[in-house]
Amino acid sequence: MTAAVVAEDVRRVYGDTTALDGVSLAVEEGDVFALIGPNGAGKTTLVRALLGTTDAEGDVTVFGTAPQQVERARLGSLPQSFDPPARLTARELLDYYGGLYDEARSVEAVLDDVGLTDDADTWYEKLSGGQQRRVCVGTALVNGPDLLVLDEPTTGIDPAGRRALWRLIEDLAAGGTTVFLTTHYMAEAERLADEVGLLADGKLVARDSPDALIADHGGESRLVIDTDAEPAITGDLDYPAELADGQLTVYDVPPEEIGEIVAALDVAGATYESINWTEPDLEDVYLDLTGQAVTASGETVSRGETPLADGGQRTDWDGSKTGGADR
Ligand SMILES: Nc1ncnc2c1ncn2[C@@H]1O[C@H](COP(=O)(O)OP(=O)(O)OP(=O)(O)O)[C@@H](O)[C@H]1O
Repeated sequence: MTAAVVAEDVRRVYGDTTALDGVSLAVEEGDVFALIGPNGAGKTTLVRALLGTTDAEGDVTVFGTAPQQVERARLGSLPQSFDPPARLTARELLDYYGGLYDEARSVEAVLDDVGLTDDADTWYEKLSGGQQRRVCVGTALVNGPDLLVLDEPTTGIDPAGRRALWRLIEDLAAGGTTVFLTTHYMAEAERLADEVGLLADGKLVARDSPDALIADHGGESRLVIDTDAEPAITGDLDYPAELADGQLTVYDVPPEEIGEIVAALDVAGATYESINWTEPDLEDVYLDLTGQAVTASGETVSRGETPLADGGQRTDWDGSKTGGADR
Protein backbone atom coordinates (compact mmCIF):
# COMPACT_ATOMS: atom_id res chain seq x y z
CA MET A 1 0.00 0.00 0.00
CA THR A 2 1.05 3.61 -0.56
CA ALA A 3 0.99 6.21 2.15
CA ALA A 4 -1.18 9.24 1.43
CA VAL A 5 0.22 11.16 4.39
CA VAL A 6 3.56 10.77 6.12
CA ALA A 7 4.68 12.84 9.10
CA GLU A 8 8.14 12.40 10.58
CA ASP A 9 9.22 13.95 13.85
CA VAL A 10 6.89 16.93 13.50
CA ARG A 11 7.38 19.66 16.10
CA ARG A 12 5.58 22.96 16.60
CA VAL A 13 6.40 25.35 19.39
CA TYR A 14 4.39 28.49 20.16
CA GLY A 15 6.38 30.65 22.58
CA ASP A 16 6.65 28.57 25.76
CA THR A 17 4.11 25.99 24.53
CA THR A 18 5.23 22.85 22.74
CA ALA A 19 2.09 21.99 20.78
CA LEU A 20 3.69 19.08 18.87
CA ASP A 21 6.63 17.25 20.33
CA GLY A 22 8.00 14.93 17.65
CA VAL A 23 4.96 13.31 16.03
CA SER A 24 5.47 10.61 13.40
CA LEU A 25 2.72 8.74 11.58
CA ALA A 26 1.64 7.47 8.20
CA VAL A 27 -1.85 7.12 6.74
CA GLU A 28 -2.30 4.62 3.93
CA GLU A 29 -4.30 5.60 0.87
CA GLY A 30 -7.97 4.75 1.32
CA ASP A 31 -7.67 4.45 5.12
CA VAL A 32 -9.50 6.44 7.76
CA PHE A 33 -7.21 7.75 10.51
CA ALA A 34 -8.84 9.23 13.62
CA LEU A 35 -6.86 11.48 15.93
CA ILE A 36 -8.16 11.67 19.50
CA GLY A 37 -6.85 13.38 22.61
CA PRO A 38 -7.72 15.89 25.32
CA ASN A 39 -8.27 19.61 24.69
CA GLY A 40 -4.98 21.28 23.94
CA ALA A 41 -3.23 18.00 23.06
CA GLY A 42 -2.15 19.40 19.68
CA LYS A 43 -4.71 17.84 17.31
CA THR A 44 -5.55 21.02 15.40
CA THR A 45 -1.88 21.94 15.23
CA LEU A 46 -1.12 18.52 13.71
CA VAL A 47 -3.94 18.94 11.20
CA ARG A 48 -2.49 22.31 10.22
CA ALA A 49 0.99 20.81 9.94
CA LEU A 50 -0.34 18.10 7.61
CA LEU A 51 -2.08 20.73 5.48
CA GLY A 52 0.98 22.97 5.49
CA THR A 53 -0.89 25.88 7.06
CA THR A 54 1.43 26.15 10.06
CA ASP A 55 5.16 26.33 10.02
CA ALA A 56 6.20 23.09 11.74
CA GLU A 57 9.62 21.45 12.00
CA GLY A 58 10.10 17.92 10.72
CA ASP A 59 8.95 16.33 7.47
CA VAL A 60 5.42 16.10 6.14
CA THR A 61 4.53 14.66 2.76
CA VAL A 62 1.07 14.33 1.24
CA PHE A 63 0.83 12.08 -1.80
CA GLY A 64 4.62 12.06 -1.85
CA THR A 65 5.12 15.82 -1.96
CA ALA A 66 5.16 18.81 0.39
CA PRO A 67 1.60 19.71 1.49
CA GLN A 68 1.80 23.15 -0.13
CA GLN A 69 2.63 21.55 -3.49
CA VAL A 70 -0.21 19.05 -3.62
CA GLU A 71 -2.68 19.70 -6.42
CA ARG A 72 -5.47 21.60 -4.62
CA ALA A 73 -8.22 19.58 -6.24
CA ARG A 74 -6.91 16.47 -4.46
CA LEU A 75 -7.37 17.98 -0.98
CA GLY A 76 -10.51 18.76 0.97
CA SER A 77 -10.27 20.22 4.44
CA LEU A 78 -12.60 21.33 7.17
CA PRO A 79 -11.05 23.55 9.86
CA GLN A 80 -12.30 23.33 13.44
CA SER A 81 -13.53 26.93 13.23
CA PHE A 82 -14.97 28.02 9.93
CA ASP A 83 -17.20 31.05 9.42
CA PRO A 84 -18.48 31.30 5.87
CA PRO A 85 -20.46 34.38 4.79
CA ALA A 86 -23.66 34.28 6.85
CA ARG A 87 -26.07 35.77 4.31
CA LEU A 88 -25.59 33.15 1.64
CA THR A 89 -27.74 30.06 1.47
CA ALA A 90 -26.33 26.56 1.84
CA ARG A 91 -26.71 26.10 -1.91
CA GLU A 92 -24.98 29.41 -2.70
CA LEU A 93 -22.11 28.62 -0.36
CA LEU A 94 -21.48 25.21 -1.90
CA ASP A 95 -21.74 26.75 -5.35
CA TYR A 96 -19.25 29.44 -4.33
CA TYR A 97 -16.69 27.02 -2.89
CA GLY A 98 -17.13 24.67 -5.86
CA GLY A 99 -16.36 27.64 -8.13
CA LEU A 100 -12.83 27.76 -6.68
CA TYR A 101 -12.00 24.55 -8.57
CA ASP A 102 -11.76 23.86 -12.30
CA GLU A 103 -14.02 20.88 -11.82
CA ALA A 104 -16.51 20.64 -9.00
CA ARG A 105 -19.19 18.15 -8.07
CA SER A 106 -22.83 19.08 -8.53
CA VAL A 107 -24.15 21.18 -5.66
CA GLU A 108 -27.24 18.96 -5.44
CA ALA A 109 -25.06 15.88 -4.88
CA VAL A 110 -23.11 17.60 -2.09
CA LEU A 111 -26.33 18.87 -0.46
CA ASP A 112 -27.60 15.31 -0.55
CA ASP A 113 -24.34 14.01 0.96
CA VAL A 114 -24.67 16.27 3.98
CA GLY A 115 -28.46 15.96 4.35
CA LEU A 116 -29.31 19.57 3.53
CA THR A 117 -31.48 19.22 0.44
CA ASP A 118 -34.57 20.49 2.30
CA ASP A 119 -32.77 23.50 3.79
CA ALA A 120 -30.66 24.35 0.75
CA ASP A 121 -32.20 27.79 0.29
CA THR A 122 -31.92 28.96 3.89
CA TRP A 123 -29.35 31.61 4.77
CA TYR A 124 -26.37 30.15 6.62
CA GLU A 125 -27.07 32.38 9.63
CA LYS A 126 -30.63 31.02 9.88
CA LEU A 127 -29.53 27.37 9.98
CA SER A 128 -29.08 25.56 13.30
CA GLY A 129 -25.55 25.00 14.59
CA GLY A 130 -25.58 21.38 13.45
CA GLN A 131 -26.90 22.33 10.00
CA GLN A 132 -24.20 24.98 9.70
CA ARG A 133 -21.57 22.36 10.50
CA ARG A 134 -23.01 20.18 7.74
CA VAL A 135 -22.64 23.03 5.25
CA CYS A 136 -19.02 23.37 6.36
CA VAL A 137 -18.45 19.65 5.83
CA GLY A 138 -20.03 20.07 2.39
CA THR A 139 -17.50 22.75 1.46
CA ALA A 140 -14.74 20.17 1.97
CA LEU A 141 -16.49 17.77 -0.43
CA VAL A 142 -17.20 20.07 -3.39
CA ASN A 143 -14.05 19.07 -5.27
CA GLY A 144 -14.35 15.31 -4.70
CA PRO A 145 -10.96 15.20 -2.92
CA ASP A 146 -8.63 12.20 -2.68
CA LEU A 147 -7.66 13.25 0.86
CA LEU A 148 -10.21 14.65 3.25
CA VAL A 149 -8.91 16.29 6.43
CA LEU A 150 -11.69 16.99 8.90
CA ASP A 151 -11.08 18.72 12.24
CA GLU A 152 -13.96 17.73 14.53
CA PRO A 153 -16.47 17.29 11.68
CA THR A 154 -19.43 16.18 13.80
CA THR A 155 -19.16 18.57 16.75
CA GLY A 156 -22.60 20.13 17.27
CA ILE A 157 -24.38 17.73 14.94
CA ASP A 158 -27.26 15.74 16.45
CA PRO A 159 -26.98 11.94 16.77
CA ALA A 160 -28.98 11.19 13.61
CA GLY A 161 -26.96 13.70 11.58
CA ARG A 162 -23.74 12.32 13.05
CA ARG A 163 -24.62 8.79 12.01
CA ALA A 164 -25.51 10.01 8.53
CA LEU A 165 -22.11 11.68 8.31
CA TRP A 166 -20.42 8.48 9.51
CA ARG A 167 -22.13 6.58 6.68
CA LEU A 168 -20.95 9.22 4.23
CA ILE A 169 -17.36 8.94 5.47
CA GLU A 170 -17.58 5.14 5.23
CA ASP A 171 -18.85 5.42 1.66
CA LEU A 172 -16.09 7.87 0.73
CA ALA A 173 -13.43 5.60 2.25
CA ALA A 174 -14.92 2.59 0.44
CA GLY A 175 -14.59 4.61 -2.77
CA GLY A 176 -10.87 5.16 -2.10
CA THR A 177 -10.85 8.56 -0.35
CA THR A 178 -8.28 8.83 2.43
CA VAL A 179 -9.74 10.47 5.53
CA PHE A 180 -7.84 12.07 8.41
CA LEU A 181 -10.17 13.32 11.13
CA THR A 182 -10.01 14.54 14.69
CA THR A 183 -12.79 13.86 17.13
CA HIS A 184 -13.79 13.94 20.78
CA TYR A 185 -16.37 11.20 20.14
CA MET A 186 -14.82 7.83 20.87
CA ALA A 187 -17.68 5.97 19.16
CA GLU A 188 -16.92 7.92 16.00
CA ALA A 189 -13.24 6.96 16.05
CA GLU A 190 -14.04 3.35 16.91
CA ARG A 191 -16.59 2.97 14.15
CA LEU A 192 -14.80 4.80 11.35
CA ALA A 193 -11.09 4.44 11.83
CA ASP A 194 -8.72 1.85 10.45
CA GLU A 195 -6.20 3.40 12.79
CA VAL A 196 -6.61 5.63 15.83
CA GLY A 197 -3.86 7.87 17.17
CA LEU A 198 -4.03 9.24 20.70
CA LEU A 199 -2.27 12.55 21.12
CA ALA A 200 -1.43 13.83 24.60
CA ASP A 201 0.78 16.84 25.36
CA GLY A 202 1.94 16.98 21.77
CA LYS A 203 3.07 13.34 21.67
CA LEU A 204 1.43 10.41 19.89
CA VAL A 205 1.18 8.08 22.88
CA ALA A 206 -0.68 5.26 21.12
CA ARG A 207 -1.47 4.40 17.54
CA ASP A 208 -3.14 1.22 16.33
CA SER A 209 -6.40 -0.23 15.08
CA PRO A 210 -9.33 0.30 17.48
CA ASP A 211 -9.46 -3.45 18.19
CA ALA A 212 -5.77 -3.63 19.04
CA LEU A 213 -5.95 -0.55 21.26
CA ILE A 214 -8.95 -2.01 23.08
CA ALA A 215 -7.17 -5.35 23.52
CA ASP A 216 -4.05 -3.62 24.89
CA HIS A 217 -5.60 -0.84 26.98
CA GLY A 218 -9.34 -1.44 27.27
CA GLY A 219 -9.25 -3.62 30.38
CA GLU A 220 -11.81 -6.28 31.19
CA SER A 221 -15.43 -6.82 30.28
CA ARG A 222 -17.86 -5.74 33.02
CA LEU A 223 -21.00 -7.31 34.35
CA VAL A 224 -22.96 -4.72 36.34
CA ILE A 225 -25.86 -5.88 38.50
CA ASP A 226 -28.15 -3.66 40.60
CA THR A 227 -28.63 -5.77 43.70
CA ASP A 228 -29.26 -5.73 47.44
CA ALA A 229 -26.45 -8.28 47.99
CA GLU A 230 -24.14 -7.89 50.99
CA PRO A 231 -20.46 -6.94 50.39
CA ALA A 232 -19.42 -10.52 51.25
CA ILE A 233 -20.86 -11.65 47.91
CA THR A 234 -17.66 -10.53 46.18
CA GLY A 235 -15.81 -13.31 48.03
CA ASP A 236 -18.26 -15.94 46.72
CA LEU A 237 -17.51 -15.25 43.06
CA ASP A 238 -14.86 -16.79 40.84
CA TYR A 239 -14.16 -13.45 39.21
CA PRO A 240 -12.79 -10.11 40.49
CA ALA A 241 -15.71 -8.06 41.76
CA GLU A 242 -16.63 -4.93 43.66
CA LEU A 243 -19.82 -3.77 45.32
CA ALA A 244 -20.63 -0.08 45.76
CA ASP A 245 -23.90 1.85 46.07
CA GLY A 246 -26.07 -1.21 45.44
CA GLN A 247 -24.16 -2.07 42.29
CA LEU A 248 -22.14 -5.23 41.90
CA THR A 249 -19.48 -5.06 39.19
CA VAL A 250 -17.85 -8.29 38.14
CA TYR A 251 -14.87 -8.18 35.78
CA ASP A 252 -13.84 -10.49 32.97
CA VAL A 253 -16.91 -12.75 33.06
CA PRO A 254 -17.45 -14.50 29.72
CA PRO A 255 -21.09 -14.07 28.63
CA GLU A 256 -21.74 -17.81 29.00
CA GLU A 257 -20.78 -17.60 32.70
CA ILE A 258 -23.26 -14.85 33.60
CA GLY A 259 -25.69 -17.52 34.85
CA GLU A 260 -23.08 -18.59 37.44
CA ILE A 261 -22.99 -15.09 38.91
CA VAL A 262 -26.78 -14.91 39.03
CA ALA A 263 -26.87 -18.32 40.70
CA ALA A 264 -24.40 -17.09 43.35
CA LEU A 265 -26.74 -14.16 44.09
CA ASP A 266 -29.65 -16.58 44.44
CA VAL A 267 -27.69 -18.79 46.82
CA ALA A 268 -26.82 -15.71 48.91
CA GLY A 269 -30.53 -14.78 49.05
CA ALA A 270 -29.94 -11.51 47.21
CA THR A 271 -32.36 -9.97 44.75
CA TYR A 272 -31.38 -8.05 41.64
CA GLU A 273 -33.07 -5.57 39.32
CA SER A 274 -30.96 -5.17 36.23
CA ILE A 275 -28.03 -6.98 34.66
CA ASN A 276 -25.78 -5.30 32.12
CA TRP A 277 -22.72 -6.86 30.46
CA THR A 278 -20.39 -4.60 28.52
CA GLU A 279 -17.22 -5.17 26.59
CA PRO A 280 -14.39 -2.62 26.84
CA ASP A 281 -14.38 0.02 24.14
CA LEU A 282 -12.32 2.97 22.99
CA GLU A 283 -13.61 5.10 25.88
CA ASP A 284 -11.89 2.66 28.25
CA VAL A 285 -8.69 3.04 26.22
CA TYR A 286 -8.99 6.82 26.50
CA LEU A 287 -9.54 6.52 30.25
CA ASP A 288 -6.56 4.22 30.64
CA LEU A 289 -4.16 6.35 28.63
CA THR A 290 -5.26 9.85 29.61
CA GLY A 291 -6.83 9.38 33.03
CA GLN A 292 -9.95 11.11 31.73
CA ALA A 293 -13.33 9.43 31.45
CA VAL A 294 -15.83 10.33 28.74
CA THR A 295 -19.34 11.02 30.01
CA ALA A 296 -22.56 10.49 28.08
CA SER A 297 -22.58 14.17 27.14
CA GLY A 298 -19.09 13.88 25.71
CA GLU A 299 -17.45 15.81 28.55
CA THR A 300 -14.37 14.45 30.26
CA VAL A 301 -13.90 14.02 34.00
CA SER A 302 -10.70 13.13 35.80
CA ARG A 303 -10.25 9.52 36.80
CA GLY A 304 -10.67 10.16 40.51
CA GLU A 305 -14.21 11.40 39.86
CA THR A 306 -15.47 8.27 38.15
CA PRO A 307 -18.14 6.42 40.12
CA LEU A 308 -16.19 3.15 40.28
CA ALA A 309 -13.11 4.90 41.56
CA ASP A 310 -15.05 6.67 44.28
CA GLY A 311 -15.14 4.46 47.32
CA GLY A 312 -15.84 1.23 45.45
CA GLN A 313 -13.94 -1.81 46.65
CA ARG A 314 -12.86 -4.60 44.44
CA THR A 315 -11.75 -8.15 45.25
CA ASP A 316 -8.82 -9.09 43.07
CA TRP A 317 -7.82 -12.57 41.97
CA ASP A 318 -5.57 -12.92 45.01
CA GLY A 319 -8.43 -11.94 47.30
CA SER A 320 -6.90 -8.55 48.19
CA LYS A 321 -9.13 -5.51 48.24
CA THR A 322 -8.30 -2.54 46.04
CA GLY A 323 -10.08 0.74 45.38
CA GLY A 324 -11.56 1.21 41.92
CA ALA A 325 -9.05 3.96 41.14
CA ASP A 326 -6.29 1.37 41.00
CA ARG A 327 -7.82 -0.47 38.10
N1 LIG B 1 -1.68 30.07 17.25
C1 LIG B 1 -1.32 29.67 18.48
N2 LIG B 1 -0.60 30.46 19.28
C2 LIG B 1 -0.21 30.07 20.50
N3 LIG B 1 -0.51 28.86 21.04
C3 LIG B 1 -1.23 28.02 20.28
C4 LIG B 1 -1.70 28.38 18.98
N4 LIG B 1 -2.39 27.34 18.47
C5 LIG B 1 -2.39 26.39 19.42
N5 LIG B 1 -1.70 26.79 20.51
C6 LIG B 1 -1.46 26.01 21.72
O1 LIG B 1 -0.96 24.75 21.33
C7 LIG B 1 -1.55 23.72 22.13
C8 LIG B 1 -2.27 22.73 21.22
O2 LIG B 1 -3.42 23.37 20.68
P1 LIG B 1 -4.36 22.65 19.64
O3 LIG B 1 -5.40 23.65 19.23
O4 LIG B 1 -3.55 22.03 18.58
O5 LIG B 1 -5.01 21.51 20.55
P2 LIG B 1 -6.25 20.55 20.23
O6 LIG B 1 -5.82 19.18 20.62
O7 LIG B 1 -6.72 20.75 18.85
O8 LIG B 1 -7.33 21.06 21.27
P3 LIG B 1 -8.94 21.00 21.21
O9 LIG B 1 -9.35 19.58 21.44
O10 LIG B 1 -9.34 21.88 22.36
O11 LIG B 1 -9.38 21.55 19.89
C9 LIG B 1 -2.44 24.40 23.13
O12 LIG B 1 -1.70 24.60 24.32
C10 LIG B 1 -2.75 25.73 22.48
O13 LIG B 1 -3.00 26.72 23.45
